[in-house]
Amino acid sequence: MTFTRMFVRLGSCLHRLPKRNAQPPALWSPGITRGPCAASRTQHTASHSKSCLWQLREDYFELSVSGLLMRFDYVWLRDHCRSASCYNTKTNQRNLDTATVELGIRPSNIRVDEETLFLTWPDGHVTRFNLAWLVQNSYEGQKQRAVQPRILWNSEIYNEAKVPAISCEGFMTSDKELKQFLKTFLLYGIAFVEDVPPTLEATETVAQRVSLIRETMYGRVWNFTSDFSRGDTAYTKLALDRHTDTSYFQEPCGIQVFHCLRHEGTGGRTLLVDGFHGADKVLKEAPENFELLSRVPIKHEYIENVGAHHNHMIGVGPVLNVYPWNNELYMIRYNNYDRAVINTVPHDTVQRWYVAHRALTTELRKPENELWVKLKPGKVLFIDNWRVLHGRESFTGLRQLCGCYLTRDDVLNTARSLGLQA
Ligand SMILES: C[N+](C)(C)CCCC[C@H](N)C(=O)O
Ligand SMILES: O=C(O)CCC(=O)C(=O)O
Ligand SMILES: [Fe+2]
Repeated sequence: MTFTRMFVRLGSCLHRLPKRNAQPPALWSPGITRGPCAASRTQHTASHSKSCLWQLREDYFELSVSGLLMRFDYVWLRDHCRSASCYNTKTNQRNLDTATVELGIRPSNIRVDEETLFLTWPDGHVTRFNLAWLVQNSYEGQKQRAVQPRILWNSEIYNEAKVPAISCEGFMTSDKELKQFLKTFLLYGIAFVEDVPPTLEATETVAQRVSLIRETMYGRVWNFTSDFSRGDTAYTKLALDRHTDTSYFQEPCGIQVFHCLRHEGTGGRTLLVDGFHGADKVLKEAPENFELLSRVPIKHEYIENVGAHHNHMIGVGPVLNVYPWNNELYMIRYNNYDRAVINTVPHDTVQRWYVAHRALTTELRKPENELWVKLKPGKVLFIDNWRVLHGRESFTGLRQLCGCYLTRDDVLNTARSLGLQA
């Protein structure tokens, strides 16, 4: 059995390690059980019933815990040392100057006991890793889990979920209620707070319970009506098809808050569509369409010259934004009104992009995916603008909508500080 194929049975044995290219058999100190791999694989630790196996490869350390096979580069292991001199546990910051680590570094000794991996480096420095920490922080571990657990919905799924209503009083005073609200928001990408006083000030207070407000060229907390005061169709009585806002920002606004303070007239219902549900259907039906939408950069643009307002915003990015390590969708940028000239891709890709975009649009327009709500004074709606599309029905009469955008980082920050995964 050669060194590189051999799994070492978990134990508190100390091994002397070779220099790069050294002869493998000399590695093993006497007394190590070198049974067949199959036998080693069934080894269980005493403290948790996990089986743990490891071996030193030429360029990386291989560790298998409870069936998860992980690979750690030696320079990574040195760089992530959590000893007092390498890492400040008070501030959670790295002390170690990574530039001083030799890129071809290898440990001179390795030992694994039931819970810990011990590495001794050539200069004598000792690094300890808790095995559970390695599982949690390995690439392979990350690849397997979603950054953000979600429930993808169509109108039936959402309505049947019977999401509990959160009242303003509880939301403002109890962290438990705020946590429940955020949990719902993270799962579905929309959440409501009820019984809010129908004022701009109360809306601002409710928004600030969750996050910092993201000021934009529309203002901090806005209150708009169909008065053509800005160069955008939002400021009319026209119907607006489903879209995400601020697609023309390099970082589109993370969350949108709406509170209808007044409507004396007809129509004006709000449309909500789970963009991730639609994208997931595209992925399942034609992965090449999903892939194209996640790869082709598309420009969105906002040009305004109305009264004193002069703005020119440009945002470039794919319609579907995915994490490269697990292909998880984290942002959809979908606004056909604000989509700019496509001049970032060659003509043969353009045709395929339109096909893919049509497939997504068809999915997003299916009536069963539409959730229609009539916003009333007192009911504040939070929308995850990176996931859920909104639109509106045309309307008559005076309609006043107030709200704001929130900084996404701060919403997630609040959620994490309450113990939620975000
Ligand atoms: C919400 N508020 C009325 C302030 C702005 C509306 C922005 C509308 C723009 N077409 C977009 O989709 O980004
Ligand atoms: O008027 C509405 O209900 C929403 C308009 C809109 O899309 C927006 O303000 O972003
Ligand atoms: Fe909008």
